[in-house]
Amino acid sequence: MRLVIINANILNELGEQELSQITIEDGVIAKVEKAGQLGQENAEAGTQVIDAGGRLVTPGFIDMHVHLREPGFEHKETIETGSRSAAQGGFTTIACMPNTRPVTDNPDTVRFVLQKAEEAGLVNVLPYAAITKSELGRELTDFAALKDAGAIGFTDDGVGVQSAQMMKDAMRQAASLGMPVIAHCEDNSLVEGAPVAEGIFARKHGLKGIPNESEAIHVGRDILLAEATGVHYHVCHVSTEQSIRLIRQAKQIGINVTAEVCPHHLILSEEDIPGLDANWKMNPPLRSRRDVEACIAALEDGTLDIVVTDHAPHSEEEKAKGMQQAPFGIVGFETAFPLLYTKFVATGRWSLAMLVQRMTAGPARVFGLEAGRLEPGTPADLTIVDLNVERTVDPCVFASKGRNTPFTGWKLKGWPVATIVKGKLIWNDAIELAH
Ligand SMILES: NC(=O)N[C@@H](CC(=O)O)C(=O)O
Ligand SMILES: [Zn+2]
Ligand SMILES: [Zn+2]
Repeated sequence: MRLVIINANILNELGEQELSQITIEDGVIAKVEKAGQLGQENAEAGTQVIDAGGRLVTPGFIDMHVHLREPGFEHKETIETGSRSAAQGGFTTIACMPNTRPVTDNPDTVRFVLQKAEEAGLVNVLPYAAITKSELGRELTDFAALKDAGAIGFTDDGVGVQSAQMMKDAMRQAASLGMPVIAHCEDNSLVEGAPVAEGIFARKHGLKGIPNESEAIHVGRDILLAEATGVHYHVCHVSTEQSIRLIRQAKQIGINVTAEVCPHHLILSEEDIPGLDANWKMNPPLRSRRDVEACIAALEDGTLDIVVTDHAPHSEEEKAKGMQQAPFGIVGFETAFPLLYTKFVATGRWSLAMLVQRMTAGPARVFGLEAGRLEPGTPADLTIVDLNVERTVDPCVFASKGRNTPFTGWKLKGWPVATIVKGKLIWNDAIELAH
């Protein structure tokens, strides 16, 4: 089976757009050639042709931090609806967190997630497994068995591992298996029921505030433990200037640490929260403008390696409980690229190549995935993006079951229009199919 994408603008080594033609055979990239006209050899019967119409074609986006909610919270999202939402956001590979019910702390649940993802037949789904049983922080899971079942790393995302000894044991074990530890960094003793960050908004509304140190204390502790154990330590959703300072220093002295940041922590500060609307409540919380600037600079200089969405769907009833009671989390797949393109690339602060790198080759390198590059011999996971079309964010058209976003009504440019996984067009919004 051959698929040819013509009139594809791809980013060359210089980061410039170059009109190209991509030939895919049996789900694998076979050729990437300059010029966009359909060659004679491809005109033969049996070749499917997609005319990208001069739109940008990138390696499929990779999101290494998402919540698919199945098993256990299917009213929030399922592996199928989450995969569809990912595809609609241009993502072709996603790594899902284990804070399901049951928690993905046993090989059967890892296999269940993989099975459901295969049945959905959409994006590549990579499951993480929990560090501790039920994410309670008391007893380590069976790392070797979880790895054998297909888990790609260990994390208790949703909560921080409170005990340093537990974290050190986890890192030792993960290191011996060549697996990464992915950490949600949060010291509970400093948080205690606060729904938003310390700052102007919390004071104005008489709410308890989450201090920056609650994150950075774990980052600092874990960097020392990573140094001692030699594990690959990856920091989840970094949101503070202090964490960044620690990660930057750790990288300088050669400790094996990597880190991610979410679009909302690059764009919104606590001062932007319009009122007591829980669609602005997420963990980590929106911090100060100073923290936002530190996150942007750190993604630019490589201290923060990659962008992830932390796609965290919740039902409308749950989010209607108000700022104090509602669960933390916002959806992210379907707005991630347009948000970052509009805010940072269209404004001239970042190159398009930088943004694409942080969402493709970057995550592939950090997690050792065979993805993220438009090279012959690699799986044909591709995203077609229309950089010119402008649309208003409308949660009603999300493929996700979650509608919980603070970006409703934002006018954004740079929308993904088609997603290809292993040579199969799994989502298409705008491309005319020729034969
Ligand atoms: N980020 C969030 O605000 N919520 C996540 C948990 C998490 O990522 O820590 C969730 O599972 O809802
Ligand atoms: Zn988390
Ligand atoms: Zn998360």
